[in-house]
Amino acid sequence: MTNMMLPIIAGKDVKQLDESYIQFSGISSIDLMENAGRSFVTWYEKQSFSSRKHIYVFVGPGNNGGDGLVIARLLQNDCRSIILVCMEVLEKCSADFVYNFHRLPIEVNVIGYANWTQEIEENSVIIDAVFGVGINRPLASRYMYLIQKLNHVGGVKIAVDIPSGLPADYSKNSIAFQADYTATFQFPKLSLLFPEHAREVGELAVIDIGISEESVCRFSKQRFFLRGIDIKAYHKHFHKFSHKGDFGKVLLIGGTIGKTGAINLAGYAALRTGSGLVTLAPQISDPYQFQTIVPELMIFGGKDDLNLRGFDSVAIGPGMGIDVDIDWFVRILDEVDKPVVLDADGINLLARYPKLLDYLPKNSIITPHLKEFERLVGKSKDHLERIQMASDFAIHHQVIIILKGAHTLIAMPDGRQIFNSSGNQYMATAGSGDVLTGMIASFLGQSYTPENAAICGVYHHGLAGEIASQTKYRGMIASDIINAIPKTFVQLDII
Ligand SMILES: NC(=O)C1=CN([C@@H]2O[C@H](COP(=O)(O)OP(=O)(O)OC[C@H]3O[C@@H](n4cnc5c(N)ncnc54)[C@H](O)[C@@H]3O)[C@@H](O)[C@H]2O)[C@H](O)CC1
Ligand SMILES: [K+]
Repeated sequence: MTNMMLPIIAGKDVKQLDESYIQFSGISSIDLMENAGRSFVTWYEKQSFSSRKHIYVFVGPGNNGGDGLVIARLLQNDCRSIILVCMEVLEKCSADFVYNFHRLPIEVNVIGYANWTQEIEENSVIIDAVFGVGINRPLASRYMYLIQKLNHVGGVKIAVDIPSGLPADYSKNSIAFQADYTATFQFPKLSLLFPEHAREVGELAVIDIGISEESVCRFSKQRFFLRGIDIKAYHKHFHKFSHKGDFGKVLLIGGTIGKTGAINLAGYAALRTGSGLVTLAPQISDPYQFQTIVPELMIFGGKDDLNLRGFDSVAIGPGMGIDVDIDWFVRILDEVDKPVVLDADGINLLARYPKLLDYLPKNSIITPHLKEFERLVGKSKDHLERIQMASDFAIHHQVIIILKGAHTLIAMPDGRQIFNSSGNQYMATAGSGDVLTGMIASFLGQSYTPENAAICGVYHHGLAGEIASQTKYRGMIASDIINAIPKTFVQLDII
């Protein structure tokens, strides 16, 4: 199943990937570079800035620079002025660079870096093809100077494969090109997904350059990138004879005084994700004072004992508060005979009483944001260390960790790390996490495996955010995300 997701390959293995694909397909390395450049240009021509007249292409000595040469050649036409700045003399450049250098049309204005004194035109496009995944030592001062200069001029900035200066697999330790767009080849390099590189990466586009799935899949069994085309395979399909029971009974525990909105949002999201019956168990002394925004939600009165086994899935935490009776919490975990979803104060309680982890059913799903993660698992120096800690925790406790943020990480108990591609910055709004909890609980209740519930919940949640923000932009709120959930099923052709 996981083979269907795009693997994320380590930067150091890209050369081997190219070589193995070249051997497997019989394609030449020159043709592969041509494919990369052509795919970039196809993407470029669809962008709003593609009509800009002045294009500056900066090329380094390796194959990233070679890609830049192909791009300069293919972008050249009567309406554009292309200025190509070469960072090194030909003797220092790769063979494929040299080959493509000689193919440049005379209309491309080629300048050696030492002779480049012009100012960059306003409203131009700057294409960074200085270094790709082959960067292997600290930047020399001339490269530092160039990158600093480019970071301070205007124009649309595009990084080819990876912003120059960024290492492919770990956090930057020096200055790097600050792109508005990064067009990366075949699969996202790991470091493009790190929050500390947001300023350098800009908007990320993953561009297929034709390397076969078989070749790519041979190189990574651990890290994957989750996209819309993957999702259908993780879904269950319902038919006209399906009844309310098939869509599951969901119980959501949380919502203390002043924080009842959280549990309401989670419940509403579960209904919109397809749950048959959703019950809220608010943690207030008189649950009948509890107000719900949605008439389809049921409220547990609190007088009778909760029969936890009567539910197909249980989520604990949204708006719950942490002043709860620990014995009660232990009893809940103990009685539930299936994986639960734990969010917000459910996670904070685990962090405060780590012994509770012993009671957590295997394959439970824990959904921390960065702060909650830090409380539960510990501090990290950067995102690479953080994702490793998430995996270690998931393996050790046999749980699924969903580390929320841009490119949410799903750390599986078998060590796989899945990075999400859907979502945007407008989702950083109150209640967004409660919506995710409700969605995952809903899929679990519909008898999805915990793994599939996590995958579908995370992807649909991000997509719902994208859809809602098309009309709400910065003003998007969590309820807008919920209202967009049904459209995610339409868009992904899931019935
Ligand atoms: N499968 C693919 O994704 C394809 C990718 N392509 C492109 O190739 C680059 C990787 O090319 P490579 O030649 O291995 O590396 P670079 O171009 O990044 O740079 C290597 C070059 O630079 C020198 N160097 C490294 N670090 C420094 C430094 N700090 N200062 C100065 N010089 C440095 C090094 O010695 C080499 O000379 C990949 O990113 C894609 O853009 C292929 O075109 C198609 C297949
Ligand atoms: K680059």
